Amino acid sequence: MSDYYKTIDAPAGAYSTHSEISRKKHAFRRRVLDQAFSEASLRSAEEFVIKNVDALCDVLSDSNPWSRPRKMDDYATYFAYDVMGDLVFGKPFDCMTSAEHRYVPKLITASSEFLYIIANLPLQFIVRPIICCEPLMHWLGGQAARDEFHFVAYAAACMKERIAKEDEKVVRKDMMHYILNAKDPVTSRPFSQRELEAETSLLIAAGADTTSSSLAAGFFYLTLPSSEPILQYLQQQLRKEFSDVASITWSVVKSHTYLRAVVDEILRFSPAVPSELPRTILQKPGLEIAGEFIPAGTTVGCSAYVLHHDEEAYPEPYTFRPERWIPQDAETHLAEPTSLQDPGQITKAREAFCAFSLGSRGCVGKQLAYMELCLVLARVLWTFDLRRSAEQVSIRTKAESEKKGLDWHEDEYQVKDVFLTDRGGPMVQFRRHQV
Ligand code: HEM
Repeated sequence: MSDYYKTIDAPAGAYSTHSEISRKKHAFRRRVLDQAFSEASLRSAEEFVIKNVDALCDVLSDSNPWSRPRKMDDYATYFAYDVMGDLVFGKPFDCMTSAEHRYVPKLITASSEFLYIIANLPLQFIVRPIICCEPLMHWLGGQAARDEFHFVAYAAACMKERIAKEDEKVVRKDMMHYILNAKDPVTSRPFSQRELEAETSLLIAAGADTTSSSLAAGFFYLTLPSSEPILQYLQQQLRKEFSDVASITWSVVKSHTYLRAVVDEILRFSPAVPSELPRTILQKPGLEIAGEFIPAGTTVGCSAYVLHHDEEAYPEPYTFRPERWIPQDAETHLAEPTSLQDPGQITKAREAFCAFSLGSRGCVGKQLAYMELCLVLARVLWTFDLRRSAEQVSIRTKAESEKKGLDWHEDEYQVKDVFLTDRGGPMVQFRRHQV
């Protein structure tokens, strides 16, 4: 882990699992989170994910046959944020139906952008003490710094409220239950107040922003004109396999070959954490990477976005093609089975896939993310017909991209890399499917 991580939680005043650089301390934190994301916890999380998917379906529909255009980056954000409220704090945020907490996801994006820039500045040891100083940063850092401190304060308030509930002996073991009851194996002390706050900020941001970015990208790719056969095929399969929406559960959809291929293709094309994850080489005198000797002390990293668009692993990388994840011998009933992959190509694709990163620092919420994405897509696509609205919004236009010298791919969901992503749209209309 590079010193970059020391900076990203500096305003919270303590490291979280994500920013803890010490291997030993991270291993302890990670064991605590692993409990919160165990198979049993995931099973009990499903009812809350489904409750929120149902709420999403309710807000997407309209009295008219076709709904008003829905701005899907917003709805995806409300959904993912509400799930995190239920799972982390045992408290519904109700963003889908009420505006009260809707400002918070915006603070997360602003804070992420602010810290992404700050943490990449040289002379971090000078920068870090400055960004911890709230009054100074209010004046020096402008709105972005104020948003960061606002978010830290919000997370602290959620945590305070949750601690009070722990005293009331709540029955359900939400994620905070494991964190509040953990004790450091060396010092036997529980998490400090600051550590609890840093962990809270992490869980809200890491859990909500990533899933919602992937979901919004999913609605973009599935409503591309060129994706019509993909959408049709997936909807036909889902409607054939499930006689009602209630029977669409995680235990069934988790092994749905085509749905999983669609989700993996969304995560490949538009990874929710697109940037390089900086790592400092500790091994002395250094390491050979891709045939080049890199000395110890150097910070290296490779962006998931770049790997996911490597033509060798993913031919035609700017084409949305779920079939690239399905082996030729799979039992699917695709119209064009020839577009399925040979096993060698699939191995290459899987090896290069790193949307959740890899190893001991890889995403602890990966299974939860797959559960959320599969259940939302399956239930929404089963319930509704959908189409792109004529009017679209996006974070940037073709002209703006060209002006900045950025590559432009017509069928790509536009995001801005802020370590997480900033994004806009797509605008989609929904109509309840009539049997
Ligand atoms: C599509 C959804 C998701 C994607 C693409 C994703 C991606 C990632 C990536 C790339 C990392 C490594 C970051 C780094 O090394 O700097 C990470 C870490 C992490 N993610 Fe996720 N994530 C997703 C969903 C979730 C969810 C739903 C949660 C639940 C709260 C979550 C919690 C975490 C945590 C706590 C870490 C830090 C783990 C550690 O350092 O040990 N993520 N995620």
